[in-house]
Order: sequence, then C-alpha cells, then structure tokens
Amino acid sequence: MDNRHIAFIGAGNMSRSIISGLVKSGYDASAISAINPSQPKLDALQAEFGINIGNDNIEACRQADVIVLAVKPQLMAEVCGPIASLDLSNKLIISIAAGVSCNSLTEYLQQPIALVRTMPNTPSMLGLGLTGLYAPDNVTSSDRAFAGKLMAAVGEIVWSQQESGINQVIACAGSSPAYFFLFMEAMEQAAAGLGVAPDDARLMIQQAAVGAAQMVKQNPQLSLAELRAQVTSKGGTTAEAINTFEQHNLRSTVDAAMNAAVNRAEQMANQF
Ligand SMILES: NC(=O)C1=CN([C@@H]2O[C@H](COP(=O)(O)OP(=O)(O)OC[C@H]3O[C@@H](n4cnc5c(N)ncnc54)[C@H](O)[C@@H]3O)[C@@H](O)[C@H]2O)C=CC1
Ligand SMILES: O=C(O)[C@@H]1CCC=N1
Repeated sequence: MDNRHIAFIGAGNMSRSIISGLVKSGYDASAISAINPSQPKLDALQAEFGINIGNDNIEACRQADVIVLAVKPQLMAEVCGPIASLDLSNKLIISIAAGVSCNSLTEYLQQPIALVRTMPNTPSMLGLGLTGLYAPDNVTSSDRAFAGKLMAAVGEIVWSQQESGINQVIACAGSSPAYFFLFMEAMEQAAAGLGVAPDDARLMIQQAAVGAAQMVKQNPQLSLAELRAQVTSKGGTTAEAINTFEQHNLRSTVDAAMNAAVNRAEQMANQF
C-alpha cells in the first residue's frame, strides 16, 4: 500500500484501534497523524505507536492526503465546518461515523469530495477487525483500493454496493463486539452466583469464547448449528442450557436488538 499521509480527526477508541492495527501491520508511523482537542490520548498514542500528534484539525487536514473523520456523529457538522475552507479536491476523505450519510458529509464539507464511508469495529486494534465500506460512484478505483487496503490492514473488509449496507454492517459487526461482551458479562454474573471465583470465571468464559470463535473460523464447512450440535449431547447438560435460551426467546431478542441498531442508524442519518 502506498504510504499516503493519513490524519485521524478525533483520537478516541476507534482511531486508536485502527492506528494500532495499522502500525502493527507495518504502515509507516511517520505518515500517520492523530488530532484531538485534549492531550492525554494523543500523548499515549505517540508514546505507544510513534505517530505524529496535534491539536489543529485544519493544519493536519491541509497536510494530509487522507482525512479520516473519527469524531462522534453529533460533532461531525461542527468539525467539518472549518475543514470546508480547504481545497479537498486531491484528498481522500474516509468517514468512520455511524449514522452520518454521504450527502450530509458532502454538505458539511461544501464541495465535491472523494468520500468513502466505512464501518469498522474495535477488534481492529488486534488486526481482527471487520470493516464495511461504501463509496459513491465518483470515487476513483485507486481511492477505493487505498481505502480497502487501509482497512484490510486491520482485519477483514466487506464492500457494500449501497449506502444502506453500512447500517447492516453496524448491526452485524460495528456494534456486535458489545453484544458478545454483554453475553460474557451475563455469564460472569451467573458464574459468581454459582460460587466460581472471579478470576476462574473470567478465564473459563474467555477461553470458551476464543475457542468457539476459532472453531467457527477454522470450520467454514460446518454451519453454526452443526458446531452447536457437536457440543450438545442428547439428554445432557448443554441441551438443558440451550433449551432454556430458546424458551426465553434468545433468537427474537437478538433479532430485536439488531433491528434496533439499524433503526437507530437510520434515525441518526436524519438527525446528523
Ligand atoms: N467505538 C466503536 O466501536 C465504533 C465507533 N465508530 C464511530 O467512530 C466515531 C468515533 O467513535 P469513538 O472512537 O468510539 O468515540 P470517542 O469519543 O472515543 O472518540 C472521539 C474523539 O473525538 C475527539 N474530538 C471531539 N471534538 C473534536 C474536534 N473538534 N476535533 C477533533 N477531535 C475531536 C474526542 O476528544 C475523542 O477523543 C463515531 O462516529 C462512531 O460512530 C464506528 C465503528 C465502531
Ligand atoms: O455505538 C455506536 O454508535 C458506534 C457505531 C458502532 C459501534 N459503536
């Protein structure tokens, strides 16, 4: 990948995840800048990854070839306002924000832009991310290729043909690490109720989760239902646990939760 200079506008959780993955994958740290109003996160990023840091969005954007917009959706209009004064015609803009449409971003930046909307997730920090990407028709194949390679440096990528695909990625991958954390939290609480020592509970739950995820990854020929069946002895303990989940409507709860994520993304797109 050509080491274009990338400015991350907003140095929060998600920028940290992507920067960490990028540097670990060999991207030149001197070609990465992170910009944030407050200093502590910047200092930590510089100490850990050797990247450039700063507080001046405009100057960073002026110098960058690629601008990654990584602030909260509700701040996007305010952050883009001053950046709109720059000539962005030779720059690639990548947004990672949920619920801010290409139309809104183009309006905020007040000029035709080469824009790729992406939806990464926090496991990017380990190189285990999943990023959905969408680019309107005006984006060149070289900019598409760069955005794809950039996000592929921190995990798997999936291109959407339509912008609405980004909201599906939010439900399935952007937000979903939190679903798994919630499930593990619930298991941790139940384990405490069973009298398991906290450290033992964490170790057991963590290993089961990592092991289960690896089994999914390494057995693409097996459906998830088949993998589940391999654990579930007839008349045994797992069957009782699984029946309890089914009786308590786990599937419809998951369905409602993923639809709620998409609905919220659609609401945000009307708001921001
Ligand atoms: N956290 C996640 O798992 C994911 C987040 N996203 C998206 O990433 C974006 C950022 O989310 P997080 O990193 O979680 O939020 P965060 O709150 O951790 O980071 C945002 C950063 O922007 C900084 N900031 C605020 N005002 C600024 C300004 N005027 N100029 C420059 N920086 C400014 C904040 O100080 C903060 O460090 C959001 O739009 C979110 O929708 C997308 C995928 C996953
Ligand atoms: O919760 C959010 O809105 C962001 C988008 C996906 C993950 N975090």
